[in-house]
Amino acid sequence: MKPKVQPGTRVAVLGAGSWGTTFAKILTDGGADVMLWARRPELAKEITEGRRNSDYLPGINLPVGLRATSRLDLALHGAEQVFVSVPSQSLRENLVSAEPYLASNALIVSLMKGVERSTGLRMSEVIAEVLPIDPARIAAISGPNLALEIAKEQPTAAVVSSSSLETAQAIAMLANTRYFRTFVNTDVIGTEFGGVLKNLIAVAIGIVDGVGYGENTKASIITRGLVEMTDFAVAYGAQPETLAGLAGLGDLIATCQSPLSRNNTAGRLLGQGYSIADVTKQMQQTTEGLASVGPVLELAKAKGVDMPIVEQVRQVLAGTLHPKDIAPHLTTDSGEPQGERTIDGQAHGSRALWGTFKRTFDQLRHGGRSTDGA
Ligand SMILES: NC(=O)C1=CN([C@@H]2O[C@H](COP(=O)(O)OP(=O)(O)OC[C@H]3O[C@@H](n4cnc5c(N)ncnc54)[C@H](O)[C@@H]3O)[C@@H](O)[C@H]2O)C=CC1
Ligand SMILES: O=C(CO)COP(=O)(O)O
Repeated sequence: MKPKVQPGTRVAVLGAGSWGTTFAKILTDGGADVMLWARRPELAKEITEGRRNSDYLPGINLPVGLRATSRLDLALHGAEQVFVSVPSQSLRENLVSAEPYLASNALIVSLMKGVERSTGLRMSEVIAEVLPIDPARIAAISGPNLALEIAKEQPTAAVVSSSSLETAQAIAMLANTRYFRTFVNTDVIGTEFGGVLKNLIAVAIGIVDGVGYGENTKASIITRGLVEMTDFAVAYGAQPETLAGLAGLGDLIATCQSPLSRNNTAGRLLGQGYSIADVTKQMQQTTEGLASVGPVLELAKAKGVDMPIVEQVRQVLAGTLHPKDIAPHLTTDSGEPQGERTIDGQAHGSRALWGTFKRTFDQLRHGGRSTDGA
């Protein structure tokens, strides 16, 4: 049986950047009683009293009823669901600070799209490692969710993923409003890796955009990028369907197409010839892809997964590959043409992806639901 939404359910959102603030708006508009935690007291005051977050969401009026505080204890007091949206590299330290104030039965939801650089762990894995809680109470949300578009109430969708369907449904019921539709799945690995990996492909797209290459190059990278994403995620136990859904293909399209994407923007600056040091200085907001390249390539190596596009992004970041030389494929050592590992090719993930597409098309032909459907 599906859980009912309890109006006024107490929830907390940790992190008052662009996504945390937007997500707090979604939850408030959906009827929850939301307390947003901002590190800086002056930002908490601007949000509560001025109903603005001018640095991160310029021009957006925040809903009446959304309150913010710089005190973690107040933010977490009585919160039944806790949504976390801080930079991935700071998650562990923030969880340690939050732990004493967490309700014993709270659900913990990651809104983040990075991996921890020092361990290669996904965000839900870091949560499970730091907090003494049942993994069934941990969830992740991902999808084509550019914060500023959603803050303007432009409609979109996302996936709430938890090993417990009941947990995913309870969260999806609350994080659901006129302009934000949530689906559920139980593939946490695929959902989280979709968000991490599309960032890296978006950096590659930004690079070729910065160089001045056109749509053929970008379409090739997006297509080959999806194959890399799927191969990688499937090797780690993801369902290929997830990569063909909102948290994979959906987010890949949004992030690769939009100048709002920070990963895309960082790539564009690299393609225009700025060094990684300059780019890092210029980026005012969290750019998860830059920190994920190294750990993702190490994880890929451990499973023997080939990721030529991500490898080339690493080389551009390291200054060992000129941005204009980035290509949607690498030649073999012998220089001989390679067979295209595509939907009918040899790679495990790619074959699985084709199976997914075929099932989805068959379902659509017969009026079925999409792969993200509950
Ligand atoms: N902005 C977007 O469109 C979306 C972002 N995300 C993900 O959400 C996560 C957060 O990103 P954004 O809100 O976009 O970043 P942001 O750069 O807009 O905001 C980050 C917030 O975290 C705070 N912060 C920085 N260092 C911190 C630390 N050590 N401890 C606690 N807080 C710290 C900043 O002051 C800021 O309030 C990322 O993993 C990102 O990939 C996911 C979907 C959409
Ligand atoms: O995840 C996002 C959109 O779904 C936001 O992408 P960026 O972090 O590149 O801005």
